[in-house]
Amino acid sequence: MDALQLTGESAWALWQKVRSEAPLIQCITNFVSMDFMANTLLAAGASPAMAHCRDEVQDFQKIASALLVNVGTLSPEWTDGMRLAAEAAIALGKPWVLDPVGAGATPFRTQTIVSLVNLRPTVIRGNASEIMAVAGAAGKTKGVDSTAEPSHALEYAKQLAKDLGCIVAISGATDLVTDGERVAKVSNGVPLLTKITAAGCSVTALITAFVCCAPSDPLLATAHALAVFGVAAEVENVRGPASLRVELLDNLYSMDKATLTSNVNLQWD
Ligand SMILES: Nc1ncnc2c1ncn2[C@@H]1O[C@H](COP(=O)(O)OP(=O)(O)O)[C@@H](O)[C@H]1O
Ligand SMILES: Cc1ncsc1CCOP(=O)(O)O
Ligand SMILES: [Mg+2]
Repeated sequence: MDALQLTGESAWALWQKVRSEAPLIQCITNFVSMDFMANTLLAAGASPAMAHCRDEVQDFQKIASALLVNVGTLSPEWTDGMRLAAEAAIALGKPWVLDPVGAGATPFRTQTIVSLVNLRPTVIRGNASEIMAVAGAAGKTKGVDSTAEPSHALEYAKQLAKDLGCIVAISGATDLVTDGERVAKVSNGVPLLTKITAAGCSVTALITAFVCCAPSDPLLATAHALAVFGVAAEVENVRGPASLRVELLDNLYSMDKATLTSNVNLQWD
């Protein structure tokens, strides 16, 4: 595969690599998202396994290609597993991606997320409120939903990315992905995605699969995963969230190159 670029052609090439390699993604995720996340990864061509028990996370990471950590339904026992799994991924040189669900909602959640962030994920993807909370900004999150726009969180995301040497992605109407210097904009998707629970969780898992297949360019791999997920959600005349959920999975399974490349909306900021 050629070096990635911020184009639909490049997004397609990387997606084909995901489909042909079918990387095993170890997911430590919340109860709400498990089904939709696993189905998203399967439909897109990756191989999901939900494995969170602290007694097996390290061994599991040995056989996986990457790790996704999502803090949506936290408990103290799970936080041990998250930390051990992240440390194993780091020791094994595998990418790991953090979804800081509900950062800022409660002190327990925020503190747990900060301790995971300090382990330096390859990518952090959250909505605008979550990214601001992770960066220590005073702001409000409405549980797991955002009360801010990605543009409000951009400077915080850039600082976070610089401080940690990682990629930070802020999702919303236009997703912003930064390494602290460059900012890629992804203007795909539909507002109805905010009415499907675990849409954000699932796109973070897809990011993990894409980064796993392009470890030397996590910024572009993240933007490409967001674009693919967004285009798959651009369904006309959909009845509502339940139908969109089904159509999205079918599109991830069957989308062709022409559909992807003619619909992606990727730009440098
Ligand atoms: N207003 C919108 N228009 C188009 N796509 C959106 C919109 N809001 C969110 N999305 C998309 O929905 C997915 C989930 O993002 P978001 O709702 O921000 O995450 P979360 O569910 O974690 O809060 C992302 O792919 C994002 O691009
Ligand atoms: C509703 C809910 N509560 C705890 S985790 C979760 C799912 C959140 O999913 P997303 O962040 O993708 O909307
Ligand atoms: Mg979320």
